[in-house]
Amino acid sequence: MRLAGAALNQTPIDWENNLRNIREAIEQARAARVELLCLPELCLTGYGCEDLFLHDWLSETALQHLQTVRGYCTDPGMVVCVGLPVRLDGRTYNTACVIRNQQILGFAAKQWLANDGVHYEPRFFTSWKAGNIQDFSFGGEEFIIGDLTFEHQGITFGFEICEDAWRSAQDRPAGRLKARGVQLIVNPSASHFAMSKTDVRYQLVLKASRDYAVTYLYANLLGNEAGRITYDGEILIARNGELIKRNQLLSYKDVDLEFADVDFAQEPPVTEHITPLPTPDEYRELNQALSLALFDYLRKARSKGFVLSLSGGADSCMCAVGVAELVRLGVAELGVEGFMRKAGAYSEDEIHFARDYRQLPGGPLVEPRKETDAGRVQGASHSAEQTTGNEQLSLNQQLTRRLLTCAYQGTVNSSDDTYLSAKEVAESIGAVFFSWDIDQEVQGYTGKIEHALGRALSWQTDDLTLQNIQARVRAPSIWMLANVLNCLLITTSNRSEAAVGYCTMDGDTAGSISPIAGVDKAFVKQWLVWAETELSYPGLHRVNNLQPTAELRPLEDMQTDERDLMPYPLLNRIERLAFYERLSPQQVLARLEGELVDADAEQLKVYVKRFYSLWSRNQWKRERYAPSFHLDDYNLDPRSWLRFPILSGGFAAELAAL
Ligand SMILES: Nc1ncnc2c1ncn2[C@@H]1O[C@H](COP(=O)(O)OP(=O)(O)OC[C@H]2O[C@@H]([n+]3cccc(C(=O)O)c3)[C@H](O)[C@@H]2O)[C@@H](O)[C@H]1O
Ligand SMILES: Nc1ncnc2c1ncn2[C@@H]1O[C@H](COP(=O)(O)OP(=O)(O)OP(=O)(O)O)[C@@H](O)[C@H]1O
Ligand SMILES: NC(=O)CC[C@H](N)C(=O)O
Repeated sequence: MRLAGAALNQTPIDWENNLRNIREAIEQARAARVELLCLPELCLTGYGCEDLFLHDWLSETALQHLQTVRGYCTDPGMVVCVGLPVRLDGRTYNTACVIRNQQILGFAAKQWLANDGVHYEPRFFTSWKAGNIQDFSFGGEEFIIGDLTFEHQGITFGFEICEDAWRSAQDRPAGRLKARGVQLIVNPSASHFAMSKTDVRYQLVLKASRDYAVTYLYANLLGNEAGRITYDGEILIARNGELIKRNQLLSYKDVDLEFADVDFAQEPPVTEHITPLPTPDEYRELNQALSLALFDYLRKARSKGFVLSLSGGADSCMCAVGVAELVRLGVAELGVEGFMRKAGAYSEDEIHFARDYRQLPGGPLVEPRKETDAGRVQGASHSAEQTTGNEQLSLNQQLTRRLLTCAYQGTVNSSDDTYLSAKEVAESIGAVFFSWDIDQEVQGYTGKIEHALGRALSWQTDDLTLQNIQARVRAPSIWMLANVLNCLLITTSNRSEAAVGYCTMDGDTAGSISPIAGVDKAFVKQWLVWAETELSYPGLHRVNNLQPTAELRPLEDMQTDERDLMPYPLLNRIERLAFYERLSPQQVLARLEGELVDADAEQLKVYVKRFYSLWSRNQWKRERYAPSFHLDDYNLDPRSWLRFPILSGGFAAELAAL
């Protein structure tokens, strides 16, 4: 039997898009003579409809659209499994509908709901009780829903819907399905991307196929579906412990269909040893997920591009490279025209220029503006503009130039190093680069407050105030640029900063999308070193030799993040122990003492106390970050992975006891 899975890039309640992708997958499957096609979990509505799943009209509309999908399934030789919610008696069930030759054979319902990390399914859905089957009617027809098995061309199959497969052997449906004679388990999934997670999923599918001696067909959603979570579009087909098919992850396509043949007449031996996947390359995985997430966000928000306050430091440079990679990977997979059309951010004229460019290599897509200033003007009251001025921009650089506008916003505390780093990164990727200074605005606000208070502000008495005003003064102009260009403003916070609130609210946190807020600072720095050589961005050379610094205090103060806080690897370790492993402050300290035998015990205690008090004090800031992407196996976003009280005792007793 020819089995296929299709990863689909869906959007909540975008019926037109979702139906188009479902139809495309079915047509591709038909053309490939597929006999059983698995589409991802809840692909008809989108997985991320949130509380809409509690609305009667949503599942009614989904059932109406299912009639359209039924119309696509005209082939008696092909079964199609499509995911949608079904609401009965005020309860919503997460189902996979099985269709053959326009006939609905039944709705298999999910038995175990995902309720960890980024998943909150029990809020929306009711789990289906194993063994139960029920009738229901819709549109004058009778259907069956529940713990069903199906038969196609003599092969019996049943379902595990995503989380069903992540439960223990006693709980998950697989064992009961096997006892009912099932030869094939189909798993439609909405399994969020996290670095290295493919390995976990691979093991899960391969082991299930071995332990239950079945064929296992798995299909995941694809892309940044609803803003925060990205799906990698993984398709896996395995039999008796052997992998038959695995696809390239994180495609830019709307539909990624993979198929393979399984001869059910033969019964190959069950393989005890599961061949491991090569260790996933997390730098590359992150690159693909970040850039696809940005691409989908851009087009689904119907925006024209991104604006970025580019400091030349690690975080903002990583965000800039993320946009350049969005172009590089998108063009590589979709072709120039396909990429430009799908992005939705380019005009017809630009698409025409791009076509000509391919015939006339070296011709500029966008007329480069003249360079107006040879360098940054320290302390100058006027704004100075820098552009690349390079007429030999590659096509990808020119496409990036249309999507990304950056500005360096210097003060007297900024260094030439960061200015040059920002300029070199922007130029190397082709982004538009402006530079102006903000001292006048800083002085304007400071003067007003000094006048109102009747005293001068000084670094001795007003350190944080004088730091924060600089970060805040950068916000209005960069927002203005985002407004005028109809672009999304990227804010560059990383997870380590978010843990301790090392950011100025309404200053460097200003923005509408926060792509790297789920990634820790140590990883950001390592990733940039990798990207300089592996992705060939020589423009990153300077930033890779800089110490992370906010540059908010006078230069002679030699401010660095790690002097203000603590070494980043230690900060990340404390954060992970405290909020991933969920240890108490006492346990965290004990673990650190065990791991870092040469460290000064008193200093470790100071760092642990600092971490917890900054953590507690700054929950309100984490509540206010712009929407961020989930990329690592956990994040600190209170709207996705981690909830914590805004006001709390701040671990006072626990820290005092250390
Ligand atoms: N529980 C609570 N709920 C609501 N609001 C609360 C609050 N606790 C304090 N606040 C408010 O928070 C205000 C303080 O917050 P905020 O003004 O943001 O600033 P704050 O946290 O005092 O200081 C910002 C820190 O971030 C660092 N920083 C800033 C900018 C960039 C970078 C960089 O790495 O580039 C680093 C800077 O060095 C400093 O250590 C207080 O004035 C108070 O109004
Ligand atoms: N001189 C500057 N010009 C433009 N934007 C700036 C400047 N200084 C800070 N910013 C903005 O504030 C953000 C926060 O600064 P932060 O120091 O945390 O990050 P970074 O400078 O990118 O990296 P690093 O911490 O490694 O120096 C920057 O990413 C940038 O968006
Ligand atoms: N949609 C789901 O049921 C997802 C749950 C599963 N634990 C995963 O992360 O892949």
